[in-house]
Amino acid sequence: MEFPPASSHRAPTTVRRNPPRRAKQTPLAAAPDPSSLSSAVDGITPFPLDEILQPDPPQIPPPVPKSPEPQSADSSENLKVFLRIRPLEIRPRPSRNPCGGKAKPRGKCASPKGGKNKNKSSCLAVNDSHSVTLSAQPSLLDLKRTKSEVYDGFSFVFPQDSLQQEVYDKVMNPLVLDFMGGKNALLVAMGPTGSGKTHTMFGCPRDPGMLPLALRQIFSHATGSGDPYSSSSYYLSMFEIYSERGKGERILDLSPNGIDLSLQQSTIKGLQEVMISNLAEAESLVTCGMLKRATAATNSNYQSSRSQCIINIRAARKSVDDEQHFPPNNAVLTIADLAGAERERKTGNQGARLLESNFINNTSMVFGLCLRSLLEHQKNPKKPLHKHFKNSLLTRYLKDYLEGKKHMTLILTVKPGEEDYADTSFLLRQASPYMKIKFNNLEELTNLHSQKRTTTSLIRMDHYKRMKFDNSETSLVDVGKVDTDANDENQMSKKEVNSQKLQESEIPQVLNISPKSRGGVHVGVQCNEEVHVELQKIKRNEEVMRNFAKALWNVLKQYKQKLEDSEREVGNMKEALRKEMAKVMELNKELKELRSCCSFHKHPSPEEIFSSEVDASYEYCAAGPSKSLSITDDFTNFDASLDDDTTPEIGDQLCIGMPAMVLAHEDFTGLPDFGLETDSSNSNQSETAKRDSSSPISFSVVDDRTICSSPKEMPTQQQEDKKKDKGFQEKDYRTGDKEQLKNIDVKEISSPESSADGAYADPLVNSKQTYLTVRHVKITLSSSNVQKALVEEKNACSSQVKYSDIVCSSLSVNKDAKTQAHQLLYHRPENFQGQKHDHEDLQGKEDRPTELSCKPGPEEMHSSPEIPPQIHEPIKEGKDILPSVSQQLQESDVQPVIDMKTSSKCQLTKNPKEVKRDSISKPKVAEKPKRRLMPASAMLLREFAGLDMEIDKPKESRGRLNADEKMRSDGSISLFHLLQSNLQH
Ligand SMILES: Nc1ncnc2c1ncn2[C@@H]1O[C@H](COP(=O)(O)OP(=O)(O)OP(=O)(O)O)[C@@H](O)[C@H]1O
Repeated sequence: MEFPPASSHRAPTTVRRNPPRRAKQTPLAAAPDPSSLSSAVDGITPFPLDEILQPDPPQIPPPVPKSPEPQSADSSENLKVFLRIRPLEIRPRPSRNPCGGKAKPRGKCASPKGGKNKNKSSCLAVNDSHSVTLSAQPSLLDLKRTKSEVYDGFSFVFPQDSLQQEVYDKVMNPLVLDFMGGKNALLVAMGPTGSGKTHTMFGCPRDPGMLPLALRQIFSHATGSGDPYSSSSYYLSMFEIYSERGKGERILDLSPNGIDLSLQQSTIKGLQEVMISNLAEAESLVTCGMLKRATAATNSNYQSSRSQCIINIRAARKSVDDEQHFPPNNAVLTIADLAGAERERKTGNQGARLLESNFINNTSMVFGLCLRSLLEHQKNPKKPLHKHFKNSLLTRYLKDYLEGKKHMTLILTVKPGEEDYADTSFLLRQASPYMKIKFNNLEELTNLHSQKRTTTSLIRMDHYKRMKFDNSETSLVDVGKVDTDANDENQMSKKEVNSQKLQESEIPQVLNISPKSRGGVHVGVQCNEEVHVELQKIKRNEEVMRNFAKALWNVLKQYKQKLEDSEREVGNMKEALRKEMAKVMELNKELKELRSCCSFHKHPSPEEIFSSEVDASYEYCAAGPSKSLSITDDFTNFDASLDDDTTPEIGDQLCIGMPAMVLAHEDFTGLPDFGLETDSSNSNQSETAKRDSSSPISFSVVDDRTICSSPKEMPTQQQEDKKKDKGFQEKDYRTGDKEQLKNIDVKEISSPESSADGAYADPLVNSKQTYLTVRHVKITLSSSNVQKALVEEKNACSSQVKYSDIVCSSLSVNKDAKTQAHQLLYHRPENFQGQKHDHEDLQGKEDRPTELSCKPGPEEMHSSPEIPPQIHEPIKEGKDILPSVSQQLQESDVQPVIDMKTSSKCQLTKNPKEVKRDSISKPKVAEKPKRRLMPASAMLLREFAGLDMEIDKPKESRGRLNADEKMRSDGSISLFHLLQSNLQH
């Protein structure tokens, strides 16, 4: 049977399963028409009953249209799958023992059943050289449908009468040529038991198979001389993988004196390689190996192989000269004769045979799974390439082939008998998709790359040697050339020389040659252009990856450095934080102590007041009918101020509530002279108001919130130094009237930290000095002229003294504003006496003992419709507000209460422009004054001087002292004097 030459195979076609049956032939139709067949395929025709009842003999389906010739260019990339159909009838022929033993029948040809195959029909028809049609026996079907399967795309289909040589030419010859050209090759025979795998691979002496024919080809080339083939030696190794009674897989070396072996990775340790120098040696070796192979008789095969047999032929250069003259050839040609899958029902295996069948079928299944996984992985790279090869020794050994790294060729052997339909169908269904498997050219590239690298190394070594030789030679001959060569040599970096030396040392290992034979190496290998391009690409990619790795490494190093720096910073910050926390703890502790100290000053006992030389609460009660002047501290809640109910009025007693840290001192008796003026007409208060006017009042404003009061004399130099050590920065300001203020010494501590430094809180600095913290000052005045005077005086002193807050609670108009202001601000208590206040007419309250008036109160003022709106309007400058307000008041002849609560630096600062407009322009009259606690100092003074708080008294009786109170007050004052004298001493 002639087939067109299989120069290439066609693409695999879809296998159609259960195609519709053919239409009933018309009587006129002599032969089936393919077109009618196709139409029948597409149509649905009822199956004729008479045809079933009288079935025609099974007919081979008409040949399908020839598929286009397979591509020749890409065929090398695909897995080649050949199909060989065993003859349906095998004539019994004796098989001689290759080793010279007694002839032994082989296979079914020797079976007694062989004669029964005469009238058997085939289930497999060859359509063409690349496709077959498999048809089932109608009797085996369900009597309704004819089943035929077309398998297409084989590299070649060998019909039943194909000869071994034909098979060899198509299948094995290309592999042998590749092998002798330096490529690895693998031919695997697959098929059911008795299908002719062993016959195809090994054959018999009269009809040799692929291996003997390959050996013949190899050694036919090797007989020549001067060609690459004759310069190679070949080594043959055989082993089988078998399972003894199901106790796992074992490897047996089939070479003479072969033993059991083991598989490590993909290498069989201890496998003997027998060098074959001629064909006879090789055939003899193969025959002896075949005799050692495990075989057994089954119902399917008289001599069925019970193991997977693998034969390796490895090539190697005969000598070093051959290695130098020809490219290295370490290729291996592998032939694998797998044991055929068996069906228990057909083989009738039992016991050990059955266990062998399980092993054989399992190996076949694993082998198929590996190829299936490879195919699906190539179809969809997202699908992983399963490691099925691990499940058997055979697939582990053939791992590289089963992962597509090396080329492999399959030859399927089938039996065409009707009874073999199931086995054949199973095999074709399983193996036909393998035709789509593609092999990459990694193996070739790797081999060529290694060759190229070796060649490059040799070239470099040769170049280096030549340079050395040239240098030595020229050193003797031509001095000028020596310089040139020396320069050339110098141009070679030391590194390059070292690398060349290293390569030189590696060369013997790579080429397996002795160092002595390295001289005069000349390599004349011409690489394929495409391979060269591929190598360049790989080289470039390597370079890119190397640079990327270097850059990444540098970045990582930088990040590591930054991380270390950050960790160090974090450590430093933690240390600083610990220190700060310790400081905060100390400060908190100090604050706690200070608070406790303050609380001590809030509620001192009488003994503490008079026994302590540095600390006492101070309260000045202006003698005579006057309003209260309170200096309060916002952070002390004991300091009292006047609320709405106790809005000072004329005749009320002005009190200065000193918060904590006020040293009781006699000199503070003059402190109310800030803005107090008593009604001299009030004879009841004359005595109380009689204070020591000659006693100079000296006080210091430690900062804008602190007033420092000192006795007459200024601090000593030692005290000054001590204060400076404490952080004081004092500025002296002389404030006051020419006459009245000459004795007033105001000092300001410009540094706000001074107060935080405990300046005012440390009375031990100077026992004669008192530090007063002022947060809130309320000045209650009774006439607008006083207010005016206040403004004038404050403006005059604004560049010198800082006050925190000044609240003018009440104003009344006075004609002699300046005088009144001076008196109110700076007059001594005795000035209160006997002064006639002529604003009573304006007030219309003759019963008021003092001309200071605080009527109406803040709420009244706020709600009074008589208040000119200008009062509530914003005022640009603080120094303008009060005179204007005063003027307004004078014009409107009302007595407003202006509550000017400003921030510390808004009023009376060095620069009047700093006065904030809104702080003054928004009178606090809208705010309801809060009732505050009576100052502790007032309580104390009341306790010892018998002075009741004015706020607790009716307005009419305020400022008037009864005899007991006056006595107690005088007594307490004398006690203060006594204390002061003690302190001074
Ligand atoms: N193409 C063929 N031409 C002539 N005889 C053949 C052919 N193929 C197989 N035979 C014969 O068929 C018998 C069985 O063949 P073989 O032993 O090679 O089958 P097998 O596939 O190796 O079976 P197993 O897997 O059981 O080893 C042998 O006697 C062999 O001579």
